[in-house]
Order: sequence, then C-alpha cells, then structure tokens
Amino acid sequence: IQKWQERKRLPAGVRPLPGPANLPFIGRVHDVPEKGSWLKFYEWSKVYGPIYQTKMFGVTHVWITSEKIAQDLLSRRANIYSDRPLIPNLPDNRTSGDYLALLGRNDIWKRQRKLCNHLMHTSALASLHDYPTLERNRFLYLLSQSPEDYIEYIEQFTSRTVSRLSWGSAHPAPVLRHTTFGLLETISPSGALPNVISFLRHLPLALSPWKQKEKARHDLEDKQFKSNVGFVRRMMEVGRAEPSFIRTFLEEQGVDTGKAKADEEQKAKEADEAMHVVGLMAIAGALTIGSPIQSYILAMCHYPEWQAKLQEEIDTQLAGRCPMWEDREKLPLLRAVVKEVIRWRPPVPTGIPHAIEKDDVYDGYFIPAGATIHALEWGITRDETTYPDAETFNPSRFLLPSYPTYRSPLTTYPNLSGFSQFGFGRRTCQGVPIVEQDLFLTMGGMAWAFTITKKTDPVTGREVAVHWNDYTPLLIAKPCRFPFEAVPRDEHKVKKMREMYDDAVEREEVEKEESREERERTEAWMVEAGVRQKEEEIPWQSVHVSGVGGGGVDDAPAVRTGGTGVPGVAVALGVTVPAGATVVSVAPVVSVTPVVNANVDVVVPGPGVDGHGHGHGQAQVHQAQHEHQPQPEVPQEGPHQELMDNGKTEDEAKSTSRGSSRPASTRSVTGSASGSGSGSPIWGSEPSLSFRSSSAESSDCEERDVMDGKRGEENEGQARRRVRIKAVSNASSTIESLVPTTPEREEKGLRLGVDVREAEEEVPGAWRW
Ligand code: HEM
Repeated sequence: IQKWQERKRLPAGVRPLPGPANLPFIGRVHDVPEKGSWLKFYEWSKVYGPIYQTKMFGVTHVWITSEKIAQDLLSRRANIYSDRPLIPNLPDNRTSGDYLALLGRNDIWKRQRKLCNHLMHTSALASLHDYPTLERNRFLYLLSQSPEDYIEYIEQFTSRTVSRLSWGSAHPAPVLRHTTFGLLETISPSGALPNVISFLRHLPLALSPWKQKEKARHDLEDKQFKSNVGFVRRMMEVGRAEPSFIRTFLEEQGVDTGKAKADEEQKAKEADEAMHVVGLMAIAGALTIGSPIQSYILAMCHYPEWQAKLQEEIDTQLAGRCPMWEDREKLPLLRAVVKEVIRWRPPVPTGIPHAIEKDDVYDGYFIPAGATIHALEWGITRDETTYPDAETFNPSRFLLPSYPTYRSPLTTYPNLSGFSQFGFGRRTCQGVPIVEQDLFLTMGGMAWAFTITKKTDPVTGREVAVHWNDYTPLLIAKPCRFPFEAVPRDEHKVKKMREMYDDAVEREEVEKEESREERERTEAWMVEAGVRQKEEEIPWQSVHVSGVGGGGVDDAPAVRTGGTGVPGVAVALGVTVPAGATVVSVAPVVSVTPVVNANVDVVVPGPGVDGHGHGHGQAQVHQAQHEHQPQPEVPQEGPHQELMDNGKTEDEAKSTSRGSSRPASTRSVTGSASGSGSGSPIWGSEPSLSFRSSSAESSDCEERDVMDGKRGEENEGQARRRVRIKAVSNASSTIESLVPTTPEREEKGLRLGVDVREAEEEVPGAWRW
C-alpha cells in the first residue's frame, strides 16, 4: 500500500531516488551497523550514487555525498530544506526552544539563531577574550605530565574554554560535560533505542527508561544553567563579571529595573531564552571540538612527516615561541593541518540532518516532503574530484595551486569559514570562530611542545599499533583511545609549559573562591542525580605507610617544610609528584582495617627524598572505616566511587602492596584494584599490578564510559586521578606533632596535615575544577 501511495505521489516523468531495496516496515535498519554507520552510508553511495534514499520504519532518509548537491538543495533551496526532523527520543526538539540546533524552522529558531549569531560575533571581535589561550596553556602542561590521560585533558580543555566563553568561569565545566554527553546519547541514533525504533517514544514516562534518563539529565542541566546565569548576575552586581555571552546579553538588555511590570516580564522571558541559547552554544562547544584535537594526535602518529614540517614552520616563523592566535597569518601550514584534520576525520561524519517541508524534484528525482536529509560529511570529504587521494592526510591540498581546494592569499586561507564540515544553508554552524581558534592553538601548541609518536613495546622493541579509523558511534565521533608518546621537544619548552600552566592556575585562584557557592550547589545536584556518590558512602581509602626510610615517616620533615613530596603520602594522593612539588596530604587518622584496595598511582619519589634512606618504604593500602570522615571542601570533577567499581568483589580486591622505593627519577606506575599484590613489588620497571590491564587495541570505546566512569580505560584513568585517598601513618603522632592541627583544620574535621586540596592544586592530574 505504501509503495502504491508513493508511486501515486510521483509527478509525471519524475523517478524515485535510487537506493537499496527496503524490507517492509523496517526498511534497511538491520543493515546499519551501530559503529561507523557513516561507512555503510558511504558504501551505499558508491552503489547508488551521490544522492540516494533509504527507508527506516517508514521514514525516508536521503543521503547526499556530493558538496555540490548539498549546496544545490540545502543552501540554494534553503526555504524548504531548513527544517529539522523530529528526534523520537526528544519529541519536543522542534518546538521547545531548549536546543537551538535541533529546533524546527520556526520563529523561535529564527530569534535564537539571531541572538546566537550576535553573541558569537561580539565575542569573536574580542578574540574570544583569550580564553582559548588560557586553557590551552593549562592543557599543554597537563598533557606533558600524563599523555595517557589525553582524552580527559582534551575534554577539560573544550568544556572549560566554552564555559568561560558562556559564563565567564570554568566552574560549570564538569556538569556541562556530564549533561552534554547525556544529550548526545539522547539524540544520537545509536544512543537511544527510540531513535531507531521510533514507536517506542510513545511509551509513558513510567515505562520508558530512555525518558526517565533524559528527564533526570534535563532537570540537572536546567538547574545548572539557571545557577550559571545567577552567578553572572551576582558577579555583575559587584562589578566582577568576566566577559561572557551571558554578560553581553544581560548588559545589552540592561539590568536596571524600574520599568513597567509588563516590560519586566518580557525581559525575564528574553533572559530565559538567552539562557538556553548560551547553554546550547556551550553544549555545542563541549561536544565537538575534542574530536579534531584527538584526531590530530592520531594523524601525527601516522604522518610524522607532516608533524616535522609543522614544527619547522612554527620554529622558523616564531623563533621558538608557542603559537598565539595573533600569529595566524604567519602559519598557513598550521591552518592547513587544522582543516585537513577535520576533512580527514570529520567530527560529525553523518552530518546533522535537515528536513524538507515540501515535495521537491532534483535532477529528475523525487524528494518527498517530510524526508530527512543527510549531508553525509564523511562522503563529502571523500569526493575525489574535490579531494584527490582523499584517504590520505595531506595538508598540501590547501597550500598548493595544483589542488582544487587551494585558495590564495595564504595569509588568509586556508580557514574554516564556509567549510562543508560545518553544514549548509541557513543551518550552518555558528561556532566556527571558537573552533578555529581552539584548534589553531591546541594543535599549534602541541606541535610546538611535543613530538608525538607511536609507542615502542619495551619487550619486543616493535612499534605498538595505532588504529586508523576506530571511532565512537555517536553523532559526534571521536577516535577510540590509542597509545602514543608525546615527548617534549626540549628543556626550554618543558620549563615554559610549566610557567604557562602556573600563570593559568594563578589566574583561576580568585575565580574559584568567587564561584564557591555555585560549585557547592552543583556538587550536591550531581550527588542527587547519582552522578556522584554521597560523601559518606564513599569507601575512603587509607594508606598505611609503614617501614623505615622512604616509606613516609622518615620523610615527615618534608611535610613540615613544605618540601618535596613524601613517598607514602604521594601514594596516598594517587598522583605523580613532580620533583620539588609540595605534596602534603595527611588526612585524619582513621582506623586501619583489612586491606582492600590498591588502586593508586605509585610514585617513585624524585630528588629531595633521596637522602631519606630510600628503598625501604612500604605502602599498604587499606580500606578505612569511615565513621568520622571529614567533608571535602573541593568538589570533584567526576564520580569518585570508581575505585571500588571496577567490577571486582571485595575479596578480589583485597591486596597488600609492598615495595621498595626507587629514588632519583620521578616515575609513575599504576596499581590496580584487583589482584593479589601481596609481597610483590609495586615500584620498579615492571609493576606487578597494572591498572591499565587491557591493551589499547581492545579498549572499550563507548562514549558514555568516558563520562560515567563505569568501564573503559578512560574511566580508569579518571578514577585513578580522582580518587581521594587518605594517608595514615603508623607513626601518625609523629607527623601530628610536626604538622600541628590548626583551628581551621579542626573545623574541617582534619586532625592532621594540610588538606588534600592543597596538594591537588599543586600537582597536575589530581581532580580539579
Ligand atoms: C569541530 C567543531 C564543530 C563542528 C564540526 C560543528 C559542526 C556543525 C554542523 C555540521 C552543524 C549542522 C549544520 C547544518 O545543519 O547544516 C552545526 C550546527 C551548529 N553548531 Fe556547530 N560544529 C562545531 C562546533 C560548534 C561550536 C563550538 C559551537 C558554539 C557556538 C557550535 C554551534 C552550532 C550551532 C548553534 C548550530 C546550529 C545552527 C542551526 O541549527 O541553526 N558548533 N555545527
């Protein structure tokens, strides 16, 4: 019947679009893999041509793999091709006004897009207030300290930068990350079943796990957005608001009252709408930009020759300086690399779909009203007429006149403006200035600071394989974790990175204090939403530091003088201690109960403890009773229950880790929550307890994991860094006398030592805001 109806709709002489034969009702759903769906759609384009259709549960999907056709339809016929389809798992997406990018073509969308455009333009004129540089400087140093945590640091970079742009502060970044990735799941075809089996959307809330999850996520997001705007207002009142999209809006709207009530109501409505527009901009920034940053590292592993050329350009043009945004005219190759990374591995490979509002005919083919139109970005970037030898990463295509994509002058081109990867027509991406600056600075900064290479297996001496195209399956695709080395290029850069980081951290001090109220509030919401565990439920870890020498007690003077880290305490923190860092963290004495968990970074202390009879330290990791735990002052960026969440039973997790400290070099080895570590060395070149038990190739590559800390290496990495461990010495009284309890510490419930936060701020890699 459906086929007959469709044929009846066809105007005379017009053909239906080609495409694979459809099964009744489900169409071709079964053919589309969950992972890399764009590869399948691209494969079909090789069979059916650059515009073809598929059916899925009665909906017509049109796939376009030619930039020209995408322009012809989505840009030149924008009056009928600018709507958005309904997202079954977010059924009010076209009308609610919460997410501008998902709105239908209606007045709300027009109004919001105008505002978004204005805010973006204003901010771009002020060079985004240098926020990307500030965060880039922080990012480079963190990456240098722990390259294996690159995903975490990249996500921090993108979410913190866009939080600053949106609300003038980085404090909303952790919650933004959580709610944003939840939204990505909600709207992605592979993220929620109703998006594929659309009738599931009719299930009532009580019966729909997808609706329940989305509601909880949305509630949290709403509270957070309101809190963020409240924060900006509060700062404006005292004249301390940093520049931001919201501040621009509120300033222009005029914060003065004394107007007619109707005006005030109208203003409140407008402010509410602006809150959502800015929220969406933050979401878009937090979601997307991490993809090309990660793809850059992947590209450098496979194309070292381009990295060498890029380094040469930076070195010669900037005389050893780290690239700044003002240098862009001088660095065409860097701009070409940025563009080529996006072309080579499109961050939104399936595109964001449009919907057509009226029947249309293109090149003799019928496109029915209501069809979902996909500009398949993956296919568009593989069009050999525009991008010869498309599979190869080749920035030359934007720099040499022999290529179709060359454009002069090279002081301006290549750039990202008008690039197909940011969409078409009236729905084009509004965030290009942010993307351009973020990518220029991070990729340029990485090329300046590090040589990225594949790893070498220390046993076989062979290169460790790196995948080419194993990407996450959601709408925004990111490369699955892969191993690599990021070797600082010289000592000067190491020093410089530290200075840049210190400056960035210093700048944040005041801001942290000012946003304390909001941070505490959002922390409580995260707990309420189950993203974090309640403080009293957290299985606090305590580290029993015993033995002589480098084991801890003998190093107590370091605590007193604020000198180099104490080995035992360093273990307790779970972070690498850079030589000379002040690492002091002695938490209250808690009863030391059966040994349970050894999930910590093990730090071989650096200079400064050499003189303390190193080699005899033992670290035993215990689970503490937690009757009298102090409340932490600093909220964490992610869930902190992961330590005990690695799928291990308590028995499995029981372990005692012992070892001898190795002096001199500062070296981090990770210990695992599982395994019987008893009596085996945890320090040394071959740790018996390896946190990263799975190989990079077998890494779990689900986006969700990254945020929830449930599975996958990424989360293990986060857990390792975020867990709060309390140190207790078997000679605690000695330490207590060396580090007297202050009234302030007493108040916090801390009997001993300097609180953990102090050390965390000192040491990169610990959790932070
Ligand atoms: C690498 C990063 C990014 C990529 C690849 C990207 C790509 C895209 C794409 C493909 C679209 C859909 C265009 C269409 O429907 O034809 C889009 C829409 C949009 N993007 Fe981006 N984007 C990125 C970053 C950003 C950022 C940082 C912002 C922050 C302001 C942003 C804001 C938006 C908005 C507001 C829309 C919706 C426009 C509308 O529906 O009217 N994007 N983006």
